[in-house]
Amino acid sequence: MTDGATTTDGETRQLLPTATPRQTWAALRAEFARLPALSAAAGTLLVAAAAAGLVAPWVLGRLVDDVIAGSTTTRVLGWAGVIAGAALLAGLLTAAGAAVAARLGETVLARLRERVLDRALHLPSATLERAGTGDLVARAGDDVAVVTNVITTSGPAFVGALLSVVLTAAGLFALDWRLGLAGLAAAPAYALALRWYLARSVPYYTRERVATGERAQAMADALRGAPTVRAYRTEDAHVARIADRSALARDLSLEIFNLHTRFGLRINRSEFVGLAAVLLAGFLLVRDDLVTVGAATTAALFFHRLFNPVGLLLMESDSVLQAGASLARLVGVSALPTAPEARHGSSVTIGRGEPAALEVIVAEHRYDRGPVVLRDVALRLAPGERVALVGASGAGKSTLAGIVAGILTPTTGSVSLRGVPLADLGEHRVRREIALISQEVHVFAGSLADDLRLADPDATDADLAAALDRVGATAWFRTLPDGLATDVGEGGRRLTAAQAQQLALARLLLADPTVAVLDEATAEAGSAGARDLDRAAAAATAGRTTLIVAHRLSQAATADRVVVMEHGRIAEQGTHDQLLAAGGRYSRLWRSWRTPDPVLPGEPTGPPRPRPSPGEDVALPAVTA
Ligand SMILES: Nc1ncnc2c1ncn2[C@@H]1O[C@H](COP(=O)(O)OP(=O)(O)OP(=O)(O)O)[C@@H](O)[C@H]1O
Repeated sequence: MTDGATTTDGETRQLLPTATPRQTWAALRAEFARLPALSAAAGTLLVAAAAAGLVAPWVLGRLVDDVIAGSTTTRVLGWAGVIAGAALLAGLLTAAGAAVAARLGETVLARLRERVLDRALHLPSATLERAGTGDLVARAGDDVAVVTNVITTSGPAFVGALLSVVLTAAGLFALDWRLGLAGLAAAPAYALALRWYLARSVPYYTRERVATGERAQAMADALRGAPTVRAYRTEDAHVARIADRSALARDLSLEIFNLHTRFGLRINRSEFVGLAAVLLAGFLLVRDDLVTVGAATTAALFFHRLFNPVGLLLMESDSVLQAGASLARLVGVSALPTAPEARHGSSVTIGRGEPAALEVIVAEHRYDRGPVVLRDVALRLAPGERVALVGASGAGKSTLAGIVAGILTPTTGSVSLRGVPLADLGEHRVRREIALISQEVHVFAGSLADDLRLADPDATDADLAAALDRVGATAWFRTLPDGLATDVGEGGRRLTAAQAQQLALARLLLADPTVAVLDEATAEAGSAGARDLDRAAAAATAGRTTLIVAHRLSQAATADRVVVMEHGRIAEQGTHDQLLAAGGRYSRLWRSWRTPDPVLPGEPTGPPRPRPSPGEDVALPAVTA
């Protein structure tokens, strides 16, 4: 039950699962069953509203028969009163039914949304890594929006219309089965009209969504980059681009309007076919004395009553189908199992504060069905040892760091902490014991204190301040207007990349993991910021078994051991001094990084200066600013 998506390079990636129609229905039924009173109330009101709508045509038929039989004015007025009463009742029941159904739908959707979010946040890291966050964000955002839209706008009316059609068709057959069959003559015409419409509407809507998305993107681009737009005087070009995208979106909207009109004509044609068939059948049946004129009148009115609900069902069919598809994607995530817990984790103690050995053996690792990116890697980090990973961009450093952190599972191989495979520790314990600081640090919207307490909810304000001080954040954090209560992240104070990195290191201190994996590449090598961050990282990882992806070689020079990676393998390893003395890859990397002033780290002779090395086949690792 997984679906695939074709990436730009033509490769098919396994995304998150999508539920089958049967599973989707089962999940919906289970949700409705959890709200028995609301479900029963919505069902009863909607059925009663549809049934009340049948009263007027039926009474009109009786009226016709009574008039033919020479009825009194009082009787006719009595029937008129019944019609008025039934219409009022139908209106009230419809309004109440729609309100209760919308409430039911909203409640079910809210529960589903919560479960999707819960499952998404508890997904095993490997699944999340494989699926990518884009798919999850699309499901939690776009899919929820599509379903919400249908549930709050057309959903109750759609269900009401469906019930009306079923009850009216039953009423038609109850009058006389031949009248019922005559009404069914319209069905093929309706089916053809619907097929015609769906074949065209879905591609149109897809194109419209793309076009409106591009228009929004063009506007957002221009507004976000307003200073640059002005600096280069490209206002006209941007306005022209937005106008171009708007024109495309407008043309598509007009075409969709046109499509609806043409669909409406086809629906009218089907209505004509059905009504003509019912009238003809009624005429023949009355002529042969098989039904009364009143019954034939009721049949024609019943069929006429179908126009609106059938039209609504057909017109809304595409959005309901789309909502069904979105619902299946939501149910797919909500039905995912949570992260596997320890198999025999209880026998493993979490020795917080106690350095532990970590061993990784990767015979082979590849992403999905891609090429091998790691091969024959065997690495043991001794308790408390600080190991730096060095190598050219694409050598496999981040992949190995992800495997060590338990975010990625090696295709063939294993990772164990204190001799216990990570798989046996369980996701939750792995996360408590091994912390990863990746290249993209996320600052959550909220107060600085909340952001830090993600790592340790029980930390006091003094603990938080101490952690920030230890990673060298004192200078900026002490000047914040509201101190730890200052809002940061989206909508709050924006932190620089280096400050966000310090925040991540402070979180690491508070989380107090046994093993720290650092894959940060924030500051430009040689800058004062880089030295501050190196010091902060050293403080945060002191006493922990640490693997650090050394985007700046100053990080490697202070490590206990340096491991040089090349094309997915370990090319050489040793201490900084040993590797320099060996004169291999590391020493060439180091020389090219330090040239023209190869001063050893720690010496107060100025910051190391990175320098491109023409002719050298060892590229410096990429630095993300
Ligand atoms: N999520 C992914 N899906 C597919 N291939 C990937 C993925 N992440 C990395 N790779 C590939 O794996 C190989 C190793 O990449 P990795 O990021 O581990 O190298 P790196 O040494 O950390 O490079 P950098 O210093 O640029 O971050 C590269 O060929 C890369 O294209």
